[in-house]
Amino acid sequence: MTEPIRLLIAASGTGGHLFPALALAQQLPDYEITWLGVPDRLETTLVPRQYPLQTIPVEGFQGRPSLKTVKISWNLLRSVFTVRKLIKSKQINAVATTGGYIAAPAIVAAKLCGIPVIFHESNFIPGKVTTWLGRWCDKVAIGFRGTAKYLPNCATVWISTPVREQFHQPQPLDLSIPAGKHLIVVAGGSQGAVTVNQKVRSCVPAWVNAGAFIVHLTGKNDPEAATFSHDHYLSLEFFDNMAALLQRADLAISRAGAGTLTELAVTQTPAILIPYPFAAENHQMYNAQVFVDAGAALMFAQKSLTAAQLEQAGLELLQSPEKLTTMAKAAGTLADLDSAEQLAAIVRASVEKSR
Ligand SMILES: CC(=O)N[C@H]1[C@@H](OP(=O)(O)OP(=O)(O)OC[C@H]2O[C@@H](n3ccc(=O)[nH]c3=O)[C@H](O)[C@@H]2O)O[C@H](CO)[C@@H](O)[C@@H]1O
Repeated sequence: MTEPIRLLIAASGTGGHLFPALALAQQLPDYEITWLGVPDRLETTLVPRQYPLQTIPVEGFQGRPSLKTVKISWNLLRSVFTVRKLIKSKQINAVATTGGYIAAPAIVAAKLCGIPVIFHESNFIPGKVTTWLGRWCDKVAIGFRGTAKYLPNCATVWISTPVREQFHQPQPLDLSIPAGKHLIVVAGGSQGAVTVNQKVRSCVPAWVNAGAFIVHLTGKNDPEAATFSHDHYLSLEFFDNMAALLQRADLAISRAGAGTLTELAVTQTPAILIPYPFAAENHQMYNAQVFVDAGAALMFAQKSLTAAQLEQAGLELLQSPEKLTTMAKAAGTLADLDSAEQLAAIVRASVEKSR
């Protein structure tokens, strides 16, 4: 019997990092996958049981150098050796990562062990780890076509960003939204966006008066979410079947995380984007700009956006079906539905080459 190929997937923290990695894993059913994550992050609930989860205590550098920086550096260094031991003991053949700080020890350990590493960078402006360590990876697959110019020494290839399998088929939406009514979906990324939520709640009466239904994904950290209710308005902390929701939506009000943006492109959903202003290197603004340049979205900066402006922008779009159709078509040009298959093919090719 031939030995199975063993892949270590290093993906941690947010839906934006985990869902593309899960989509990759789904494309490799014949591989034996081990997941590398962090003890207290989303992977502990999102990564299904069939992938054993190994955790290491890494975290990112924040703010000015301090005593904490020393502790973080020490943990990172120790993690390299922990991951190296894991690779050896589990006889891992390759590492795939979707970036973030978990990627650093995974890449270094893989190089020390002489096995291939495949990186997927979903943001337009690559993260620090991609910029520093991408050149050590066998391939850096990118989510936005324009990202290659920021990674001149890396073997980049554009594949868009993998989305969950449900996005490949029309999905029934298990919420009572009447046919023929406009649906606005509000999404603040995998954690929700309290500031966006507050503005949206003030717009709800006007949008509902204009005939729309609203599904508002608030995240778990919004203390006011439970206190607001309105006809034709449904508020949920988190919704699993994002594919069904976005396939049905006529308009999204959203942060500009790479994961959600790709899903908006795949489902051809026009959007009003409000980038998270504190994202590293302001990367959500750059992600959003690609959608604005393509004519797929409007963008507003959170700092200057008033609830009245947001209300008006929503109303204008609801009342311009041709504009919504043009934006939807433009969104469709920005993603590739085969992204997960392409990433899996890259992993398979790198493993083959290394044997
Ligand atoms: C605050 C922050 O820095 N966020 C970053 C984080 O993404 P973050 O996870 O915040 O946001 P993304 O938009 O990338 O991904 C969110 C994911 O969660 C899913 N979802 C969300 C709500 C819900 O109710 N149900 C559900 O399934 C979405 O469908 C999507 O797949 O990593 C992304 C990829 O590196 C970056 O682009 C984002 O900037």
